Order: sequence, then C-alpha cells, then structure tokens
Amino acid sequence: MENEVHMKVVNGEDGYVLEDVPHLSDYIPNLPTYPNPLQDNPAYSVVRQYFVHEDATVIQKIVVHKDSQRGIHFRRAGPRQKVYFNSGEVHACIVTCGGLCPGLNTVIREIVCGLYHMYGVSKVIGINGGYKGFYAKNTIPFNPKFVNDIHKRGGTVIGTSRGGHDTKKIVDSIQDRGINQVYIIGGDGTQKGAAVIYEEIRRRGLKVAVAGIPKTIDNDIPVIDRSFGFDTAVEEAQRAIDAAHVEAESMENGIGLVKLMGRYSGFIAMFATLASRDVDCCLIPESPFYLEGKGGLFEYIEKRLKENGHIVIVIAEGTGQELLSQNWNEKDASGNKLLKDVGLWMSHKIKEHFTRNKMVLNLKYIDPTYMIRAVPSNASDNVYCTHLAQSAVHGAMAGFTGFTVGLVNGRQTYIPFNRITEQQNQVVITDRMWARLLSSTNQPSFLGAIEVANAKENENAAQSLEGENCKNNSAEEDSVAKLPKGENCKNDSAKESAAQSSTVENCRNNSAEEKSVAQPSKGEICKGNAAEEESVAQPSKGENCKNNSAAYILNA
Ligand SMILES: Nc1ncnc2c1ncn2[C@@H]1O[C@H](COP(=O)(O)OP(=O)(O)O)[C@@H](O)[C@H]1O
Ligand SMILES: O=P(O)(O)OC[C@H]1O[C@](O)(COP(=O)(O)O)[C@@H](O)[C@@H]1O
Ligand SMILES: [Mg+2]
Repeated sequence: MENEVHMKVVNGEDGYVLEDVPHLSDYIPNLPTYPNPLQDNPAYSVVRQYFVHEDATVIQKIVVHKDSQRGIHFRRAGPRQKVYFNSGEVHACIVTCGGLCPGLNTVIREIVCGLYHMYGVSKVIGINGGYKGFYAKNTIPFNPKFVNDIHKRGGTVIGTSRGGHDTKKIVDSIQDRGINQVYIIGGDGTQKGAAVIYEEIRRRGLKVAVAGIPKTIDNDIPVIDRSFGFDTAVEEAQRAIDAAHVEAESMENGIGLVKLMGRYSGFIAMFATLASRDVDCCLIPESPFYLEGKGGLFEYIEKRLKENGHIVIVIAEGTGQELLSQNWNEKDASGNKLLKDVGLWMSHKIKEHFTRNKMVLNLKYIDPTYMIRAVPSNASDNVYCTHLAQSAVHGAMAGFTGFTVGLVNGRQTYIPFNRITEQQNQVVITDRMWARLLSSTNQPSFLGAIEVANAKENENAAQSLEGENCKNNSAEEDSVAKLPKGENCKNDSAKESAAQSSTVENCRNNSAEEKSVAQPSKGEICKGNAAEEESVAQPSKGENCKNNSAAYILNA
C-alpha cells in the first residue's frame, strides 16, 4: 500500500507559515457546494459573523519578541459559509480507540447532536469496539434520543480496544457501508491510525472526510493546550491524594503513596500535586530519581518524617521503569510497552529500607489509576468536549479532511495529523512549571549540576527560536534555562509569585494551562478573556497577548 503523506504548507510574509489541513477538493475535482444550513438556524442567526473567515488562522507560539518571525499557524476551526455535503447525503460514523478517558461519551453525544441539529444529518452510526469494530462487529445506530444522557456516564457507549488496525479492511468497510464522514476519537496511536486511513481513502479517491478528536488522559499529545478529560482526571486524583494524606497523618511515621496514570508524561501527577499542596514528593517519568544515599529519596523521606511525622508521595506509573523492568519487553495489543507496577515496587523498597534501619513505618499504597479515568467528565471538560465535537463536525461538513481538531491558545483549530503524531508532549523539567512544583513540595530535584546543564541544553536545542518561544501546551512554560541559577517560580495555591531574573520573566497561569510571557522591555500587556475571542498575538506592534477565560496573570 502506498504510504504517501500529503503535507500542505503555505508560506506568507514575515515568516508566516500555515500548516494547513487537506480538503476533499484537493483530490476530487468539481465538487458541488451548498449554503451552510446554519444560516437559517434561528439559534445561530443572531451571531455576528458566525462563519469563520476562510483566511482565519491561529498562531502556535504566542510569546514573541519585537523582531520575531510570525511563525507557525493552524487553520481556525468553525463553521464555513459553504459546505461540501448536503444533509441527506451524509452518512457519518464515530469510533473510539485506546484507553478510556473522561469525556468520551460527551464527544460522541455532541457529534451526533451537532450533525442532527446544526446540519440536519440523520444517518450517524457508532463503530463498536475500536478500529477492529469496522470489520468485526455490528454497528450501532445513533440519534439524539439515544445519546441524550450518555455524557453522565464514564467510559464509551460504543466500547474501545487496542490493536486490530487493519487499514485495508477498515477502508473497505467504510466504502462498502457508504460512510462519508469518519470521526475518530483516540490518542497518539489512534491518530496515527486515522492518518493512514485518510491516506488510503485519498488514494482510492473517495469523498470521505476523516476527522480526529484527540483523546489522552496522560495529556501527552503535543501542540494542543490540553486534552479533554485531563481536568477531570486531576480533580479525581485529588480524592486519592486526600485519602493518602489523611491516612499518613493519622499514624506514626505515616507514608501515603499514590500512583497516578502517566505512561511517558507526568502531567497528571504534576498538576494533582500542585493542586493538592499536601504532597511532599512527586515523581514523574521525565525526571530521574534515585533511592539511596545523599540527596536520594530515602534520605528525604527520613527528613520529612522527622520534621513532620508523615509524608505523601505521588508517583506517575511510567516513572523509574528502567529501575524495575530491565529486559522486560512485553507490549499491549497496540504495541505500547506494558508497565510494571512502580507503586508496589516503591512501597517494598521503602519498607525494606526502613525495616533495615529499624524505623517504625506505616505505609499505605493507593492505586486509583483506573478510577480516575473511568469517571464521567466534569463540567469544564463537558464544555470543552462539546466545543471539540462541534468543531470536528463543522470541519468535516466544510470538506476538510485528514485533520485533528485541537485547542491552540484557547482557539479551536484544525491540525494536520503528522503534527500531533510525530512527537509526544512531556513535562519539561527545565520549565518554570516543574520548578514551581519543586518549590511547592520542597523535594530534592535528584539532579546533579551536569544533568541540569544537559537538560537545559537539550531544551534549548529543541527550541527553534532561541529565547522567544514558550511551548504552548497545558503545562509547559518558557524555559527556566534562561533564568540565572536558583531563580525559580514559586507557587502558592491562589497566589503565585514568579521570581525574576534581572532581565525578564512574567509568567501567567490558568488551572490547566500555562503560558509564560517574557517582557524584555515595556508596553507588553496581557489580557484574560473569553475563549472565543479574536486575535491571539500581535507580534508587529504593541505585543499584546490574550488568553482564555480561566487565565490569570502573574506579574513578578
Ligand atoms: N502506528 C500506528 N498505525 C496504525 N494504527 C495504530 C498505530 N498505533 C496504534 N494504532 C492503533 O490505534 C488504536 C489505539 O492505539 P493505542 O496506542 O492503544 O491507544 P491511543 O490511541 O490512546 O494511544 C489501536 O487500535 C492501534 O492498533
Ligand atoms: O488501558 P490499559 O491497556 O490498561 O493501559 C493503561 C494505559 O492507558 C493510559 O491510561 C492511556 O494510554 P492511551 O492514551 O495510549 O490510551 C495510560 O496512562 C496507561 O498506561
Ligand atoms: Mg497512546
């Protein structure tokens, strides 16, 4: 099978780059268009400029200097004046793949309802049990009544699975059933699968729009501000941390150990720790640690027990796998490495150490990993899921294909598949956010001077515009590498202060999202605003940046 990737990159003035998404008209000539039925919908007719301008794009990096190039942009999502499907013609399907995540049912509900209520589409089916359901199972007919209450349930009403991605069989099934819009909800693996489905559909010249909706409880998908369900997961993790804290502080030398999800990325652990304030130590895959000796974990535990009588430790599941699973190469059906239980390993190690040192210890290990992803999404994730689903529907109706919908700097965008599958979003331990965590827990960084220097160097190398970008995703901030030694941002739940270097550094935060704004000179204003505002960054003059609803500003 041909494995061709069609990139659409448009270059403009002053370094403007649009990483565009494909359109059905790119490979099918003379497609008819229709007026968007939304123009006659009373709910939307009152909206000023409801349709998105065809040139509207969203900038990826909102922190700029006065001489910055305009940089990478993505196409803004939303309804278009013209659509490429008429209502009666659409036969849509929805599939969910990979691990569970809060909000899956909300996304399903809103795709179904969006298609019905906004575009008058009544043929929508669910593919049962992930990718293999395309060729191995019966489909589930959807309508607004069927999906009415599903957002109140965890999981996915159409089931999910790992493995079973057979591109030919899947596209045969799409073709045989006459499906012409495919909504694919899943993580990095799923989006890679969606990309090859799109390429095969294109190779066959089919009028079928393929839209991805990124799902990952680990928040490990790059480019986007955060993934849906992440907020819920962090909130749910609080319950486990609270329980661990209550247990630990009620006993002599109490240790509460909580394992949270995070295969390669420790975002849930980091945010749950920052939110809780009861955690004394947070361990994530991105930050190596060691147990024995000076500066090690055991020394720190002993110190905290002496000072405080108890300690709460949060550990992300992918942490320290190299310590406990050498020569372990088992994989799940999708090819993801199976993890060993680092929480269990850690509790044995701690007990062993303190027994050896004849210290009384009361350790309680809590593993809420599946509990935090099996719950229904919270209110804010529900709104977010609705927005994502509707953006996907608008995109497919407008004829875009081969895209993932995603929030970039508070705006809904269409992102080409390759952009979100080529790398993984990870906590950058040279960023202010991790420094903020270290300062809030007071834990050792476990890094020697050489490792710190290396981490900073790697991070600097990864940044294309030296000194002028912050990675725009949920947890990442402009790199602390640029701060003189010892100048970290400190955090204190409602009020935060960012320590300054002599030259720069404001940072600005919102619960799940952080951006940092370097302010080298003057006149650079930050505004918080509602999620739907125009104009993200104005690099040429004024250097303003606007952020979304929950944002607040941190001034050093
Ligand atoms: N490189 C790939 N190409 C095609 N399909 C893939 C690829 N990686 C994963 N998949 C498929 O995507 C689905 C979900 O992948 P998985 O890694 O389990 O979860 P997630 O999408 O949440 O990362 C599985 O059905 C798997 O077979
Ligand atoms: O659901 P499984 O197969 O037990 O796998 C658990 C894994 O799923 C996750 O929750 C999410 O992983 P995916 O995004 O790949 O679905 C990981 O945090 C965890 O390691
Ligand atoms: Mg994955």
